Amino acid sequence: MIVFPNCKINLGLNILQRRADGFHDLETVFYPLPVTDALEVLSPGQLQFNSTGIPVPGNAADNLCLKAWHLLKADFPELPPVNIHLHKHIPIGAGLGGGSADAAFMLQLLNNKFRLELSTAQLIAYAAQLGSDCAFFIQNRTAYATGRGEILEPLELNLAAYSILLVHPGIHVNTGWAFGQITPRVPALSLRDSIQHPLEAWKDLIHNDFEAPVFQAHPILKQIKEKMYNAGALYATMSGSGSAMVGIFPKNNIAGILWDTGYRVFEII
Ligand SMILES: C[C@](O)(CO)[C@H](O)COP(=O)(O)OP(=O)(O)OC[C@H]1O[C@@H](n2ccc(N)nc2=O)[C@H](O)[C@@H]1O
Ligand SMILES: Nc1ncnc2c1ncn2[C@@H]1O[C@H](COP(=O)(O)OP(=O)(O)OP(=O)(O)O)[C@@H](O)[C@H]1O
Repeated sequence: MIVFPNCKINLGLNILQRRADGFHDLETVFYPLPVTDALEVLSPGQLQFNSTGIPVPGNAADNLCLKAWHLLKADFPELPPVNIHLHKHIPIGAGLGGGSADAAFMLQLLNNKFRLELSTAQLIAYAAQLGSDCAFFIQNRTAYATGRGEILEPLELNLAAYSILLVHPGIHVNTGWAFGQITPRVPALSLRDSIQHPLEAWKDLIHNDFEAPVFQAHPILKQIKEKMYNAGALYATMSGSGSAMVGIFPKNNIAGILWDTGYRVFEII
């Protein structure tokens, strides 16, 4: 069985308060985009994991795909060992939630393949144990998120009338470090309200709290954002804790921007 975990972008990200458990309450809008990994699971087999494409940092044993299998195995002893192959295409440490998507798709794949009969709510609860971003990928539809990012309300927002540009300059931002740079604060205008304004107004209304510290550490990211606005973007932002930058342009109006050849650039037109 093969599935194609996709990435997400954050439209707005307000870090509201630090919690007793060390995490932060936040509000954000998750929007899914069709830049994908490929995840194949074969059985029967020995429990095995290998990956191709972009190298994943860390030990294979810590890969979120394996963690998803172990999480379900603890509650479903009959779950057989599987042979997992991940082809990594979504940039890593980019704020695109690629690892979280792999984990959530793995849970769903195992649920379907082995008929575990888990409900959506149960899958969301398992996903939230694997990462704050993971729960979103179970339903994988545009949502206003609160809590750690796992409390999701569906949001009617469709950007199909625009073209979206993703630029990843290859900088890996550690999410835990990024949260540590923030002084949390509740904004005067909730993202729940500001996201309802026309996209043309977002530039002045919708912010990502991670931009200030991450731009300070990596000034090139601010330049990418300015370059997007100079090229006609209606809205430009960093996604999550970075370093992927997002530009939303009038339909079919992305072409002609020149980027460093080392950057990875995705156009969703
Ligand atoms: C920045 C975002 O991508 C925005 O969508 C997410 O909040 C990050 O979600 P994620 O990568 O799934 O993060 P996790 O793997 O759960 O946590 C990584 C680290 O980020 C910090 N963290 C994460 C989420 C959160 N709401 N508060 C936090 O303080 C914690 O230090 C945690 O140890
Ligand atoms: N399948 C996986 N794909 C990518 N990273 C993984 C995976 N499994 C574990 N990881 C670990 O997670 C770290 C970052 O993952 P990910 O790509 O989801 O971060 P991100 O792009 O910053 O996303 P987020 O928005 O969730 O912070 C990597 O450094 C890696 O060590």
